[in-house]
Amino acid sequence: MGTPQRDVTIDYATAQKELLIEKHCAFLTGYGQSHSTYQYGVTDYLRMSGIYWLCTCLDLLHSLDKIDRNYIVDYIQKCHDKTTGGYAPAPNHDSHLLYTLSAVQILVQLDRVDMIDKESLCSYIKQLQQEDGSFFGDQWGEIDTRFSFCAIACLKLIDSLHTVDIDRATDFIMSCLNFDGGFGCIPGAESHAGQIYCCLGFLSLVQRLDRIDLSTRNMLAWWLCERQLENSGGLNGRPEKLPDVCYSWWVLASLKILGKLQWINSEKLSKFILAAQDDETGGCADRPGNIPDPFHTLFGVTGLSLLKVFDENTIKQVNPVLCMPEYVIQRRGITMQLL
Ligand SMILES: CN(C(=O)[C@H](Cc1cnc[nH]1)NC(=O)OCc1ccccc1)[C@@H](Cc1ccccc1)C(=O)N[C@@H](Cc1ccc(O)cc1)C(=O)NO
Ligand SMILES: [Zn+2]
Repeated sequence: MGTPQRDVTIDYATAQKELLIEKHCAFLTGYGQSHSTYQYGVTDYLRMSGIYWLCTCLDLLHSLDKIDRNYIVDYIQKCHDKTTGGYAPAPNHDSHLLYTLSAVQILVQLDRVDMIDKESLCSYIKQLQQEDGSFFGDQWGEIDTRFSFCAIACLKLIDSLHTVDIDRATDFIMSCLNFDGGFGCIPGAESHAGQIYCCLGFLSLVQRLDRIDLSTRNMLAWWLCERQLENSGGLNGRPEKLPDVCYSWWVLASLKILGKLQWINSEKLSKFILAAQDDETGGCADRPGNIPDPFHTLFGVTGLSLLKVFDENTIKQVNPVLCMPEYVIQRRGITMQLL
């Protein structure tokens, strides 16, 4: 008997089965307006990411016309830290790689790459790289494979990969591959679906997925498929964790990069995602019955996009590595490696 699986029981007879597109669009466009509400204030520290989740999700649902592009571009400019060249999550906050990537993702999606000061952005990212090839998230010095992914994704979006030492950066990522079948945030850390996504996404963008040998690829894919739970059909991020809609993205996108998406039971997973929708307010929660938020709404929609359970006129195709609409990646002529 393996480790006990914790799961949620869902009454699929009464669960939501339709994709509530109009309600999700209202939820997302409305979320930004409620400046006064408490949750708007506490999420100041990740507001730039919130705008990226909102824009990407609306675009995938054919509703990008519902946002005020000039307001967003103006907000991004206010978050640009001219002294570092990076972007902060909100005005007067410190710049950080996480929000710099979100800002660049939004500007590329809105086709406003002209707003990006490439030279200062490249120098910001370059000075965050360490001797061992890893990247700091900001000047305070936290190291994590998340930041390697953010750095390379930013540079790829502005066609400036040559800015950093790719060989050392790749060696660091490979040093985070561990023996329980996955990647950790730093050498020796335990596996986590989000970390696996960052490492596979990194290798895909630098076109070095062949650094992972065949048996390791199968071990990774097997570990990822083990994330699907028997009863709910949902995916968790680590063994013994509850299923969570956002892992539909981190796990599925990783399997798509490995060319093993078909190993997941997509019918059971799509039912789990649709059941997590809130049919009153719109939006998706992390699991059925919980409060929806823009983060889980995006990753529910991107999960459904990868599963191809709806046609492209309903949900646009999403790029599994950069988590942006595929048409935006094509427009920029960005290429990456998929197995
Ligand atoms: C900071 N963050 C997270 O840590 C979420 C929290 C969570 C959501 N559901 C379960 N836990 N976790 C998360 O994004 O995990 C995916 C991941 C982990 C490690 C590496 C890469 C991806 C979420 C925000 C959030 C906080 C709390 C509740 C919902 C959303 C987040 O900003 N994720 C970032 C990626 C990230 C992930 C982890 C971080 O410590 C920081 C950033 C993102 O997707 N940007 O586009
Ligand atoms: Zn989640």
